[in-house]
Amino acid sequence: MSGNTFGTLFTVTTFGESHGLALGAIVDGCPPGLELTEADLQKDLDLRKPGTSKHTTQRREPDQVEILSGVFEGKTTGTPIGLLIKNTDQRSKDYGNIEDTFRPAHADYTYDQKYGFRDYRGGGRSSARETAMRVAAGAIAKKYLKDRFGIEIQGFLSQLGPIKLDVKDLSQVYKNTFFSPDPDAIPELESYMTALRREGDSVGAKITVLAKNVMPGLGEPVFDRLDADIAKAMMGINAVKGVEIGDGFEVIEQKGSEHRDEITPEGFLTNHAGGVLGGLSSGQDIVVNIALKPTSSITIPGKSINRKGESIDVITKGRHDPCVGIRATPIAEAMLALTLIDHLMRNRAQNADVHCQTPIVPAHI
Ligand SMILES: C=C(O[C@@H]1CC(C(=O)O)=C[C@@H](OP(=O)(O)O)[C@H]1O)C(=O)O
Repeated sequence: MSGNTFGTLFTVTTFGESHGLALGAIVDGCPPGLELTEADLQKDLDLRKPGTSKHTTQRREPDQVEILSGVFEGKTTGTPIGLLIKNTDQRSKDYGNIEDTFRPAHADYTYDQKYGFRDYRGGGRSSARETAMRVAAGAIAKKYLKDRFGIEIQGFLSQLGPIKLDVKDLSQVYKNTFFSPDPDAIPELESYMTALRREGDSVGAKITVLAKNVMPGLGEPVFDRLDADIAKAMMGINAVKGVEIGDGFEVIEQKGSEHRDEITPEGFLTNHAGGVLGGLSSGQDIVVNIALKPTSSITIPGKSINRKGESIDVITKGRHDPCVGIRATPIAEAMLALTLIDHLMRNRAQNADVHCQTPIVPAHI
C-alpha cells in the first residue's frame, strides 16, 4: 500500500493531481441498494469547490462529478463505484518558479526528498485539490449513514484566526461561504479576510464536526479505536495540525469528577468524552475539533533554498486560499462519514448477532 487508500471494508482509493487531467476515486465495499445519483455527490462538492468567494482561491473549477460504475437504475450494485472529476482551470505557468525552489511550510521540500522529483504544478498530488474526491466519496457514506441509520453529520467553522464563533444557528452553516454557525459574525469575518488578503498573508482555523445518532459500539480496540481512526482520518486532510475528540486538550486541567459523563436511565448528563469511551462510540454525539494551519502559499517573500541547496527568497504566485480552513468543513464531514461507515461495516461483520441486555441510554437528557 502506498497511502492512497482509506478504510478496511468500505474503502476509498483516490488518484489525480491538481494540474493533471482529472481527479478520480474508486469506492469499494458500498452496500447494494442505496439510491444514488450524481446530484447527491454534487451537493457537497459544490460546497467545497474553489472560486465561489473572494476569500478563497480564484481558480474556477465546476468540480462536475461523473459516476462511472457501480450504480444501475439509480441504485448502488455493491460493485466498485468509479468517480471522476475533470480538471478544467489549470494555470501551470504560475508555478514556473516553484519547479526548482521550495515554498517554506509546503510539501515541496519533503516530496522532493522522498521521491527525488515532483509534479510541482499546483502542488501536484499534495494539493488540497485532492480533497474533492474525499468529499465525493464521503457524500456516498453520508447518504448511507443517514438513509439506513439516521446518522447525521454536521460541521462548521468554529474559529478563524483570532475570531471565535458562537453556535447560534446551525441551519445557516451551508448558507454562507464561511460555514459560520453565527450569521452575525460574517461582517467581522469578511473584514478580517479582506485585510489579510491585502497583506498577502494567510491564517489558520478551527473546524468542528459532529455526528448524531451513532449507535454504541463502533470502533475496534485496541489499535483501531474509533477515536484513533477519526484522528487518522482528520490528520490526513491537508493542513491539519491538531485533532481533538470531545474536550480534547482541556482535559489536562479537569478533575475526574468534572470530566466524567454521568449516566442516568434518561440519558447522559454531559458529553466531555465527545461520544467515544474506550475507543468505542457511546451513542452520544461524536464531537471532533480540528486545527488547520495557515496556508503556506503566501505572497510575502520568505527564505528558502533551491534544489541545489542555495539560499533564495521565495515569492509565491498563483491563486491560493488565504485560509484553507474556510473550505474545510465539507472535507472534515466527509472524513468523519468515511470513518463511521467503515466501522459500521466492521462492527456488522463481527458483532451482528451480539445482544447486550443493558438498554441503550439516550445521548442526553
Ligand atoms: C484548486 C483547488 O485549490 C488549490 C489548492 C492549492 C494547494 O496547493 O493546496 C493550490 C491552488 O491551486 P492552483 O494554483 O492550481 O489554483 C488552489 O487553487 C481546489 O481546492 O480545488
